[in-house]
Amino acid sequence: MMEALEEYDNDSREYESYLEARDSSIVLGWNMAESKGNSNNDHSDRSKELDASDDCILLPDQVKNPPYNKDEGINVHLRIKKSNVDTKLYTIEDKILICAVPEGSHAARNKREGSTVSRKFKFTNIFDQETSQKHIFDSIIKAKILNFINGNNSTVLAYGASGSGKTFTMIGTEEQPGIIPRSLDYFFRTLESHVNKKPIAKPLPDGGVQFLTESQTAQELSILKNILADSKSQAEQVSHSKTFSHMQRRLSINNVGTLNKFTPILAVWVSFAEIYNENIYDLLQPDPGRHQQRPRLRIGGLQDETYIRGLKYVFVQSGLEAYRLLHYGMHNLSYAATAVNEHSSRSHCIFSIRLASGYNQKNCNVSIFNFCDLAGSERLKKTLNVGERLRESTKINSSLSVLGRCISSIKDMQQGARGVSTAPFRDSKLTILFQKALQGKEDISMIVNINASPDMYDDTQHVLMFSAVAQEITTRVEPKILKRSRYSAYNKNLLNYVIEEKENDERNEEITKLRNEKADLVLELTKQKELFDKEMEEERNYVIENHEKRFNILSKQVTALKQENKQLEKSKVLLERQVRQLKMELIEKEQVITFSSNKDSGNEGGETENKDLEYKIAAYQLEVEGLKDKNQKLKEDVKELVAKYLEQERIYQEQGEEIQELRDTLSDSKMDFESLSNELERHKKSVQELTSEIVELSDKRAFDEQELEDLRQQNYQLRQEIENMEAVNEVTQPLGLEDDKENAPPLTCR
Ligand SMILES: Nc1ncnc2c1ncn2[C@@H]1O[C@H](COP(=O)(O)OP(=O)(O)OP(=O)(O)O)[C@@H](O)[C@H]1O
Repeated sequence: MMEALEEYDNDSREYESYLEARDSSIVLGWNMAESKGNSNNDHSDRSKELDASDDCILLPDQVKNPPYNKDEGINVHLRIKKSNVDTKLYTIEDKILICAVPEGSHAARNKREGSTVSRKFKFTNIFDQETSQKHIFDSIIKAKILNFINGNNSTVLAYGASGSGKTFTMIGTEEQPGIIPRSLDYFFRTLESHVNKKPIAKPLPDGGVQFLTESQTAQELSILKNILADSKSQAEQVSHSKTFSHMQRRLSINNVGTLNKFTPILAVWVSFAEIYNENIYDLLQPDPGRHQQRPRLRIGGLQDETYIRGLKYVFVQSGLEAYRLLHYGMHNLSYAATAVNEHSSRSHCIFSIRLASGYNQKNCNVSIFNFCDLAGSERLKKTLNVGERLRESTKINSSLSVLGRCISSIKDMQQGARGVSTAPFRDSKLTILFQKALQGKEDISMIVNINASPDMYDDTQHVLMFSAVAQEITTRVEPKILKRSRYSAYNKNLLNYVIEEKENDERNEEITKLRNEKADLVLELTKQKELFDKEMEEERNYVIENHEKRFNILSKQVTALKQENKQLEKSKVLLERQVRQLKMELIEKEQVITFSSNKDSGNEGGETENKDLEYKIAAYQLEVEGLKDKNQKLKEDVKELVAKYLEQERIYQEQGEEIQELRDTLSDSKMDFESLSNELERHKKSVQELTSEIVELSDKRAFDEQELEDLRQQNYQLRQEIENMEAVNEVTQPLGLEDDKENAPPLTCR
């Protein structure tokens, strides 16, 4: 909380502090070859190192020296979302999160009665609910920005369940900007006015740099101009400018790095890509308009680098321009409301800053900083998603599960687990793009966001388990090579005997290797299939059960309404009958009155009688008035009843429509299930194909073995024959039949 307050109180000290803020202890040089510490290095240490080098010159091969330690794990930071729910489930002890297991959660199902269970997770850092955006930026990102300026690549991933605060951490709000706007501000303030105002040098996907001609420069500038002009509305543009300059004023109190040397080339480019349903889109590409499909981009690869083919890199010369591009791209992002977040991002989005820096074409380096806001991992049951949302969730979960499997395989390989030789990077676009970083060859950090609310407990556990594996990966460790099987060792001995067997051995070795690989594959496929089957079955049952329940409730409501309507109909008929009767009575009474008054007028003499009649008439008139009132009231009652009846009719009709809608979603879900079953069928087929391939290989091997055996036999027989001949030779030698021809006495004839 202190941190947050600090941030707002700074407004009053805006300008005067800007120059003072430059922290002289953060001195950056271009020569990072000697830099050893990790990304969280103490700044004063770095300053000492750099002071020692007299001439700080940028050399592309030197700047590519990563700033992290050899055996350091991936940095996994935990951030707990701020919330009003007071939960005692989580306790923080330094860098360890202790989770109690609540009753009713998944985890509690297996615990013994009366026992208390807790789980512990270790992180690089834990940021509690009160942690400010500033603190997150200062602790995790600041040093990375400096390393980025020094030519090193960095990737920051935000991971977590839906609604756990990933986008808040990455982008934030106008009042509480997240790490991307803060990085833009910090980065441009560090580079000061030295950043190029014209796009002289443009990064290429392979890590090289293209020097632009005058016309290309003009073209690049017009791309930026067009995008900014295309921004949604003038008012919005003004609002972004205001927000950014407001943020800049507020942040100007904070320290920035000082460069002791600026190179003439300092060109900054940004890109913004989205992976939605396993398709890649360019968020800086103007909207193609309604009913038009956005162009899908493919992944390309050059040597060790993977990149998105055709992704726009847009030249920027200020933090504000980059910030406006960020908002432009966010407009094109795929959002939707789910049961757990009403503004949930349905895709992984990657905002990247590229810096081309150096002196000339030969001496120029490109560094990239990727900010990746991953789509929320979500349990399908909780989101109650159906149709399109369900399809999205399945894709999101599947790419996150590939990420999880890659991380787990890398960890296993690094720890020398048996039978793990590869990671399934190629199974999702996300993991292909970040393969190099995930293998620990580049700096990568993860900010894991969790929601401490008890009803998110199971999702949170899922996320924590994932991060626990990621935490174990060490950077810069090469994967182990698989040991040879015993079978191939046996073959190696045979090589000494028969020369022809060499080829067979190699083939056998190849077969064994293939067989092992196939066996692994089949095992993996079977495991995946079982998992997939189980999950699908569970989801299907849940969706169907849920819909059936809802269906039954609605049907009961409809039946009750129908009955009520029948009752109302009956009452209506009854009331109408009463009204009719009353009308009849009224007519009768009126007739009596008319008759009486006629009689009165014909009998003027009888005064007493008249008086009686007058009383009677008055009484009748009163009665008639009463009846009229009653009649009026009944009419109103009937009107009310009819209105009620019509209302019930309307509700009934609405219920009917809802039931129809539910039937439609049910059939949608069935279709989804069918398509998943088809996919499963395809998997089964590929397993069958693999099995028959294995059978074929085994047959071939049996055939080869037979051939080998024949050769051995032949060899044996040949040896036997040679030995026999040698034996014959030995027997014949003393007689001087062959070798002693020269010394033998001449043959004489008798
Ligand atoms: N630390 C925080 N302090 C205040 N509000 C927060 C915090 N973290 C998240 N929120 C708020 O919670 C809501 C959900 O957060 P956010 O959209 O960032 O989640 P998300 O993880 O990106 O979700 P999804 O994966 O569904 O897109 C937002 O309204 C956000 O402003």
